[in-house]
Amino acid sequence: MSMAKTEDKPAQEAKQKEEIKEESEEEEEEQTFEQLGLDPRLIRALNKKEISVTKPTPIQRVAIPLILEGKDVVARAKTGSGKTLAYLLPLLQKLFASSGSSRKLAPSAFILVPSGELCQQVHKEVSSLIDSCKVQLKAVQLTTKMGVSDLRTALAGPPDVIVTTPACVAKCLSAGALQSSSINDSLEILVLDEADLLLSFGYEDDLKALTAFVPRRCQCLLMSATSSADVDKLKKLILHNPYILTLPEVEGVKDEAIPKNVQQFWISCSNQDKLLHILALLKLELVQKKVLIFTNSIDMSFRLKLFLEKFGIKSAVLNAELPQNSRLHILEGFNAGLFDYLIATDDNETKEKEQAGGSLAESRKSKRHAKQRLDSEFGVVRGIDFKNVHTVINYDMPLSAAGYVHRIGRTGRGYSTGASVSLVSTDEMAILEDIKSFLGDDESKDSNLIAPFPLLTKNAVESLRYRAEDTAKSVTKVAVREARAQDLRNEILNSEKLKAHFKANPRDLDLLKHDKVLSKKPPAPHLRDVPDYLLDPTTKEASKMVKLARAAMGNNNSARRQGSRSKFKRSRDPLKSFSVEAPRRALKGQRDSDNTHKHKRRRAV
Ligand SMILES: Nc1ncnc2c1ncn2[C@@H]1O[C@H](COP(=O)(O)OP(=O)(O)OP(=O)(O)O)[C@@H](O)[C@H]1O
Repeated sequence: MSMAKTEDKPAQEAKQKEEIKEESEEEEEEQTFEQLGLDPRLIRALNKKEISVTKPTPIQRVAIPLILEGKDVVARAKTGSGKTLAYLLPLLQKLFASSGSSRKLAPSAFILVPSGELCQQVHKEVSSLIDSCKVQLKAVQLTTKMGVSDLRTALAGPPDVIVTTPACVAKCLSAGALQSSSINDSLEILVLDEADLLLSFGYEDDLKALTAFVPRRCQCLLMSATSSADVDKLKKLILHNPYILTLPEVEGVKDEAIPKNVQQFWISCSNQDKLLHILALLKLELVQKKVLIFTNSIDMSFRLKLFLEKFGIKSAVLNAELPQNSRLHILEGFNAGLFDYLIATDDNETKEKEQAGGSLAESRKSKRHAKQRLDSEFGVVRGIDFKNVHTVINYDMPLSAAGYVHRIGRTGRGYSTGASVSLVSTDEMAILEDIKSFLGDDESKDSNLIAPFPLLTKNAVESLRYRAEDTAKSVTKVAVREARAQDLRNEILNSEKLKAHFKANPRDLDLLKHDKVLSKKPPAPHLRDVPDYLLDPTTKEASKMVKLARAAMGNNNSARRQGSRSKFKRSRDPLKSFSVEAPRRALKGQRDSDNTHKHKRRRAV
């Protein structure tokens, strides 16, 4: 008995420690925005958001007070953890205090992001906070696509905040739209968002040109999802205030690269069998919608789109080749729930492949083909706040662990849940191992972070093999090339019309479908509907489970989609009519369903 007691003592102490830790974690979790010292106007604005924000995330709990105190901050926190509000809220609060104090010749705050998409996303967020707070502040977004006279007009005043890319600041400086001396006099806060990408997107020279004019008193904030040599380089380049804090290392804040609310799976299959496996996942409904699928080449994305179409599965593609208006519009349509499957080609992955002397002839060819057209400021994945993506599928594995983290981070955003499924061929096993060790996955210690996908049986795969292989043969290289050219032509035409439309109706959120069928023939009925006799009982059960989980989450996309579509039908197509519709209506369906996503429960898949 006493033996047992002595043996129990360390265990009891450990338990007590664990309880104390849990209590203090709970207390931290209970912390409110008021306790962080946030202005009541901002708190009210957060409550009024489409998805009301009531409780700070861990990164916000630590970053907001530090930024309010005027410290330089380097914040590294996982994707989807709320880094944008972590810097925007205190930044605005500081501008509330200083606005109107003296006549400025340049903006007080610069927010630098790596891509046009992010520029729009952050600008939307900051403008909506300013509107809700009813304060006399102005934020503008500047992109390199704007002409010099438009840049001058946007900078007249000057606005209090600019959201832009480093290349655009350089353009403004060289065109005289911004004066270096004015920046030196006026700049109070400089934010480098997605700092880990700014250098890899080739902005080093532009940043160096700007840093020469950043005054020493300026508060600098670096936000990033992954740590890298580039972030260290930027730290040295920009931060001059000695208070530099890397948040995960202070106050015991735990941080993993991938949020806990995302379940990660993988499936081993040969390259030839990837089409078959993705068909099984989608057609047998073994993953929850909405689904974001990643490929490493644009040709592959079209091959996949055409292949899925033959089975009656419609999807949209998103890549750097498309005009910016179309890309923004595709993102809006997907976020609003107008289609369930988006196939994205992450340009950074193809860039990395090229640098690494990638062996795939296909990639080299498509790269040569697209070289002049790819938009250098495009970031399809990194930092973009995709809404309600429940599943991310890596059709092709990313080429680096950081790429994996950014891709998977498009699901499980904020407090919502998500899952990822990676299709891994033998050639890609090494990268899977790299990713696992980067994430600290250790099967021997039972920390199986990326687990084998449990719901897809061999029988289910084999039942579709004949159809899939036969259909895959019909998606020829010529068909892929034609579909890609046709899509690009359509989108260029759309883009011009959309540009005119949105210029006339900047708040009009009327949406288009981007999941148009590209193949000329409709899907054959025997491919569109999976006959019941092909399905084994395990697969039927799995599919039922996924549907139940979706229903429990209130994520009934078809209902939501129908809502959006019927509204869409009623409102006129901006490509045809350019009418102004009530701006918020199209998004109501999404808002309702977004509200159902604010729970933390983990799901089966
Ligand atoms: N305190 C909060 N409570 C609930 N949702 C939040 C909160 N803060 C932010 N969000 C939501 O979480 C989502 C992700 O936030 P955000 O885009 O800032 O993530 P991030 O950390 O910048 O991710 P990434 O590194 O991928 O860019 C957004 O939709 C945002 O509105």
